[in-house]
Amino acid sequence: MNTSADILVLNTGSSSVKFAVFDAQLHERISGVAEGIGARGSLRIGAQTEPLDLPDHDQALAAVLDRLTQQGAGPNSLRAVAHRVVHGGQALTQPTRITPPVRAEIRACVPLAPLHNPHALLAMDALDHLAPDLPQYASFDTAFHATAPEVASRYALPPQAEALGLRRYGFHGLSYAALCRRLPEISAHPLPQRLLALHLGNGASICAIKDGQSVGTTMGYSPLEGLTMGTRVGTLDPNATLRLVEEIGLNKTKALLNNRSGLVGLSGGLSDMRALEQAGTPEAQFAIDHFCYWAIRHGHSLIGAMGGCDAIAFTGGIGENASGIRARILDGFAWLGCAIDPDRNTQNTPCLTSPTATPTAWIVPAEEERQIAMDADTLLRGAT
Ligand SMILES: Nc1ncnc2c1ncn2[C@@H]1O[C@H](COP(=O)(O)OP(=O)(O)O)[C@@H](O)[C@H]1O
Ligand SMILES: CC(=O)OP(=O)(O)O
Ligand SMILES: [Mg+2]
Repeated sequence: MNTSADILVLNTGSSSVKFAVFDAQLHERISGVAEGIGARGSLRIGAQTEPLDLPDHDQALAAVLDRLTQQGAGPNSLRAVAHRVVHGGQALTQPTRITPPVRAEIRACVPLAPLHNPHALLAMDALDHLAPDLPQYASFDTAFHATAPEVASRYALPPQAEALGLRRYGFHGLSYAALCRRLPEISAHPLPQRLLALHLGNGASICAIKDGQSVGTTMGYSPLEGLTMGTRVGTLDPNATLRLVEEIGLNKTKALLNNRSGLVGLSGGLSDMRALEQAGTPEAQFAIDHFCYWAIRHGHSLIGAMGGCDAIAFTGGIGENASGIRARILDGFAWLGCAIDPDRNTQNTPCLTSPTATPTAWIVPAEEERQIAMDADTLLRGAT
């Protein structure tokens, strides 16, 4: 009989599989990431990184499970596996055990999150095959935004389009939920009433969080809308999309907007912020300018939705590490009184301003995996 208390969390992204194993007390035992899927990638587990050919998600997941098995955390020695699912649609707004109807709903949302949901389903199938009795759970990126007001969630479309599910769902909700949990611990103060949270990674979004709840966010029907991203276009006039479909067809338009736009499109091939900062070409500089400019513009729109701003928080790979990008974005909010402390910023200290400034600014490490483990643990406790 399997008596393990470990929960494996899989955060299957567009080009990476992040993973972590938590014990019964939810201490993180193992963590790592397989990244660069689709090319010559790498697999990091703990402090060790190995270069590895990762042609697709199937092989990336197989490599992850193989290394976990070597460390005594393979599929047959777990209490449960819990997945990040980016799109849960209107039906899936709470963490849940994965049953056949839940899986069907996640599958129905594939067209809405084509870079994410298919890979999460693939991981569920693989785990089912390897360990059929292992309970599987899902937490949804869309769930945090389910409380946003109707005026923020609806597009100005007639009812028949709304009936197709064309709504603003919003994403990165697991990251925002974790941020709401962590910021009071980091700042030693209650969660600010009006918080502008910026999740800046390969995918990027901003969320207006009022009294701990999402009241608006930049991503919409799919994770394509809003900010300029690593490979995604962000907000685009729908007539421009229609023109592209006429010119190059549906499939090429999808690939163009999801995989070949944003930073990679503007810079002539670089989606990674570190690489862009090092490139020093005018195209790379323009891509960075575009990223910061639109973060500032969208951020102000969300401050409008909250009626002001008490604090700004950065999370995600860029938000946590790229001090130059943070400085440029915060400069756009200087007129509000947000005075960045340059030394604190370059040292990546949690508080980026004086702690008594208004608004304050913070770095909060993204804890999507822990959030997912906590959700699964709560469901497991309820089940026993
Ligand atoms: N030290 C750094 N300076 C600048 N950018 C960084 C740094 N570390 C990570 N990044 C950037 O963070 C982004 C990846 O963020 P991450 O949150 O891991 O993405 P995702 O989860 O969407 O794959 C990349 O653009 C990467 O270059
Ligand atoms: C929803 C989304 O864009 O996720 P990621 O940033 O992991 O690509
Ligand atoms: Mg991410």
